Amino acid sequence: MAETNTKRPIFSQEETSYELKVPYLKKLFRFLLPYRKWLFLTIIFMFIATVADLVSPYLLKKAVDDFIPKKDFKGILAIGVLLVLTLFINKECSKNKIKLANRTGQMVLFDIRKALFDHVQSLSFSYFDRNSTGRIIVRIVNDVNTLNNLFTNGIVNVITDMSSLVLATVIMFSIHPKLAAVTFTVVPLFLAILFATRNAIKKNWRKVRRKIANLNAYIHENISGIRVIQAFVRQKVNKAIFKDVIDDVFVSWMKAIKINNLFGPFVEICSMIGTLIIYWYGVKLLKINGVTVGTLIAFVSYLDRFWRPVVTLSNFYNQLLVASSSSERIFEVLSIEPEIKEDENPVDLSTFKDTIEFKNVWFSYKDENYVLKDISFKVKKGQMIALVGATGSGKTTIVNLLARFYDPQKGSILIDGIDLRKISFRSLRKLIGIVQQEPFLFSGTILDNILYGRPNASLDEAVEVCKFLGAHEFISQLEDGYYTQVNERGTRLSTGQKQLICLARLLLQNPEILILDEATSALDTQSELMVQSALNKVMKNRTSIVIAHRLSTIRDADLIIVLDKGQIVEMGTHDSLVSKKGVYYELCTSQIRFVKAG
Ligand SMILES: Nc1ncnc2c1ncn2[C@@H]1O[C@H](COP(=O)(O)OP(=O)(O)OP(=O)(O)O)[C@@H](O)[C@H]1O
Repeated sequence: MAETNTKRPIFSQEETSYELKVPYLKKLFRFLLPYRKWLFLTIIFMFIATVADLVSPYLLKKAVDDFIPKKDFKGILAIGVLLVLTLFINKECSKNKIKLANRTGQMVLFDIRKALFDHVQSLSFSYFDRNSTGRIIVRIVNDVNTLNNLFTNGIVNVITDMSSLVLATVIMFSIHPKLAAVTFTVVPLFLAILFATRNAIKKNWRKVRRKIANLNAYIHENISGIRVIQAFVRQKVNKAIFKDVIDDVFVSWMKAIKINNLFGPFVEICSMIGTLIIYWYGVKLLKINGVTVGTLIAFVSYLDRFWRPVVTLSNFYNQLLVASSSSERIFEVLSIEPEIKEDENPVDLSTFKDTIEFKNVWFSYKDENYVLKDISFKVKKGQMIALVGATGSGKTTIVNLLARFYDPQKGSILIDGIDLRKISFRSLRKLIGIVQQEPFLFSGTILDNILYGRPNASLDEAVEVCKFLGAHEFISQLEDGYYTQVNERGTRLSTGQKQLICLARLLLQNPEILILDEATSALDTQSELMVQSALNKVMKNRTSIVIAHRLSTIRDADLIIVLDKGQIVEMGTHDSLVSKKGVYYELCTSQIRFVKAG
């Protein structure tokens, strides 16, 4: 958790482990399998580039030891040509290696992101109840992005560096084992310091990532809650908090960089000591034990090719740590099974013929805290049923169960005698249409939104539906009519207008059963009248289950179900319930009192 700050509100933070988790990395690398041919080709290019790079010091040695003393110009020229050729091969192969590695890396990221998105789309509502939008977006965008470095250059570079390091060592030992052994006496010192500093480096980068996670969470919260923030005039306070949060990132970043940057010079010092040893010991051995000036020059070059990769190799460990924690979170999502599953042999229900029945239904969102207790009722085809009750009494939960967003723990819900769990998702979604309290429009044109459930329908059909609902007039008055762009929240339109577009979308799909979840409660009186009149048209000749905040709209319902703390306490028509003078009567009178007082 982040350090507590008295000024700072608590905002969602993620605990992340930064241990190297090999099983997750293994799973991650499995995404590389489809691209093994490309990877293989990349490694071939890399290998040729490395060998070409390692040949040049040897050529120099040959020139210095053999051709220059003998003034063999032909030999010198041949070496020159070979040097140019190795340089050319090295550059060309490196270029292709980078191109292929980037392509492979991007394809892998594409696959991971696609797998995540597809999986998240298939998850049940309970997953979205437990996880905030921000958290889910971070999985699909940020966690996958952090793998970018590893897949586009990390893996290939590490193979390049390892082979350069190993080959340089082998060549040095094969040219002059004694000189090589003395040169590498500095390696144990390097390893000792590497292990001593590794934990400090790791700890500091872990801190940076935690601070960045906090920053992401705070930005997300501020953008999602912008309306509340502005309503409470919190901008100034939030700006100050934000400054603290970015300060934290800045300070922790600078500290981590400072420690990290010590590593480079330290490797240089080791490399320099190695070079000094070559000169000191090599000059001593000059002309004896086969050490020549050319050998010394080649040794210095090979030593450089040994130390250069060391820095990138140590960074690779950091990359692996980050990838390991990201992959842990990615696979955690991928391993979640959707709670609502389609039956293996689902029944296709093409039409709704007779009844919807709730039979002794018990439901809890979590553990044994039942929010619906022993709910039983029947809805006949063509009827309008209303659910009423105090806030939290379980009205929305009932319609969520009917739409099969959740499954009940006990009891069953039947449509024409068939258990909801047996009905295919496709036919159920076709049969039932839902109008939510908060209308939701996708980015695109108004027409795209209307055709959302039936993309093959024509503009004429959309216009006909809109005319029927009374939405055509305002749509055609917009700058681009049906082709007007709306964004995700449809901010260019009023809530009532958005609700009408959602109704048009629903009507085009022509569901037989309608669920209206307080569809007019977010509207002002004028818009409410407009939407209510459209709703009445949509409800005609359909079976509907209505949750209404204004009881006057459900007076004509065939059955009113009154809920209290998850139980049905009364059931009947408006008149019968009013004459009973029970809970419903109380609700009606309190609303009348409220309206009069208003
Ligand atoms: N996703 C959820 N996870 C956990 N508990 C939930 C969830 N949704 C609702 N609840 C709880 O279930 C109970 C019933 O909620 P529900 O939304 O069905 O009531 P409601 O009658 O529709 O209320 P309102 O009129 O305020 O919309 C409440 O106690 C609520 O806190």
